[in-house]
Amino acid sequence: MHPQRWGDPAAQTSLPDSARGLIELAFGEIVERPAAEDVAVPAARIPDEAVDALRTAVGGDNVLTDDAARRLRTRGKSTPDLLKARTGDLSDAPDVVVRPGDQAEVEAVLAVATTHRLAVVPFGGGTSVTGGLVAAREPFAGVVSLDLVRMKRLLAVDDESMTATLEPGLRGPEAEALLAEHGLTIGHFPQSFEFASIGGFAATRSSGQSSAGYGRFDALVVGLTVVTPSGTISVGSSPANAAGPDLRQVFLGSEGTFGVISSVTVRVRPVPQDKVYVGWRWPSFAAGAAAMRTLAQTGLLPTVIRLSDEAETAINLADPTAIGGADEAGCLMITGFEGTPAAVAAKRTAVTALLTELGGTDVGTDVGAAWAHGRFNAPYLRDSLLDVGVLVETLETATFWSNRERLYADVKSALESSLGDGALVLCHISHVYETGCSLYFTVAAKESDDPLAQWAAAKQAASDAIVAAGATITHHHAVGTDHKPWFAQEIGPLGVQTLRAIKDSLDPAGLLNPGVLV
Ligand SMILES: Cc1cc2nc3c(=O)[nH]c(=O)nc-3n(C[C@H](O)[C@H](O)[C@H](O)COP(=O)(O)OP(=O)(O)OC[C@H]3O[C@@H](n4cnc5c(N)ncnc54)[C@H](O)[C@@H]3O)c2cc1C
Repeated sequence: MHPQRWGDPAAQTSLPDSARGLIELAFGEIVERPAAEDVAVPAARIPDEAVDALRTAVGGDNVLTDDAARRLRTRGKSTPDLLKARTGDLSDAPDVVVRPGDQAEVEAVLAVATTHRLAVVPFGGGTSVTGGLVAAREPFAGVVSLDLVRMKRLLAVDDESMTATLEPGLRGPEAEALLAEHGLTIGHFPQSFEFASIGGFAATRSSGQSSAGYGRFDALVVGLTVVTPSGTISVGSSPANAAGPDLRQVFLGSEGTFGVISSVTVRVRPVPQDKVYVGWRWPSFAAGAAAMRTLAQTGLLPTVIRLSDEAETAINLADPTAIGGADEAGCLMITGFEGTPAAVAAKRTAVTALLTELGGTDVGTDVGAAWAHGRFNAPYLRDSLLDVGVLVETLETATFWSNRERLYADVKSALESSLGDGALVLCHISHVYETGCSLYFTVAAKESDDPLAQWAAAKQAASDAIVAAGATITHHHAVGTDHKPWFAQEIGPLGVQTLRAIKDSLDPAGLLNPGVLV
């Protein structure tokens, strides 16, 4: 991963000339904002004897203290993270990077952390967008980035029960490649799929682009092993049970604050033989959303379903009229069908009949294939836009269907008011349930002299609007440090007290991800 940008350094692109013209049209004269080349990593502050003990725990080669290693594990990949990295602010750098090779070594590292009072930040793919990798430094003797990158084994496959047990450091493509050798897939494809890890998916309760067909990641997890400072715990020994509260749910979404997830058992499916993606045009966002609700409530959800509002449709399609008449391009919906040829054909036929009856227009598989082809590319564009002084960031929420219109209007208006004239606020429905859906907003605005403060104000306004509308502060990006104040409002003082009590039991010295979640 590039230390100041998204993704593979070899895949970086500069902004095409055609896009520069559009940007000048939308935001005025282009101001180049190159990232700082020379970046100083603050001196490490950790006692030598603690580093020596970490070397004993995992081997000297797996304790990294060099600037490059520490820089690569500084924060995640939100726009504020990137803005800070671009200006050379590495004040949140960990003091040391430790790479355990198995569960026993994770246990040994936590024992050293307890003895030497070190804060420990579990590090998966480093793609957090909510400040989940920024630990409070005080009152600890040092900050350890616990990079799970060496824990990459497929531990077990049960092809009768259709489950697989994986180590946490496997990146999305690595896990899929190992499972594909058995003809299996998890079916979890978030936009960060190429870099995010199995442990990270579980720790953040991630949701992928095929969630309508395969389910959210937390819904796929049947078991977990978690190493905590108080001991190691395994949960999930049956497909379902009534044995008290479900402890899996305590660890899913715990964002490294209760323990380090050292293995994850997930439900798996056969690799789909057929994949078809189809575009649909709707006269309005409301009409498309109503159709999604009908599909969900009649049990006819495709594997992928997403709907852009009018503004996002116009921006994302080079020629919006390609999906409609010249006067009104409307809103683009993508539907995707994956499975056996027979299952794909049957579902597609039923969905086509229902969407046609509801007023949608099938605009064909080319639009759907174009979406599928570019589904992981947008984050690279964000860096190219930051290079020319355009602030781009996303946020997401979810609510019940009956509250969708209000939430959409309130968050859009909060963002527009905060960012001012000329800002673009785009939205799509990214995940759909029988009872409601998630809304995913993207903003683009000309950067002010202080883009960090500019975004902080917009994010505050949007988050306040989300809470005021009774929606959740996060549908899938998690809480981290960024969402903490609104999360506390969402679950109330007793909710916070309950989570604190669990943390005090599992991590009495508060070493794990201090400052994150609660
Ligand atoms: C461009 C982009 C697109 C994204 N798209 C999506 C999307 O479509 N859907 C979605 O859900 N999210 C998305 N995200 C957010 C992010 O990718 C997810 O939160 C992802 O699950 C994080 O995984 P990771 O391995 O990178 O975790 P990290 O960023 O390394 O860590 C995230 C949090 O989990 C903790 N953690 C990591 N591994 C473990 C472990 N083994 N045990 C305990 N705690 C652990 C960390 O300490 C941290 O608090 C996106 C992010 C970016 C930058």
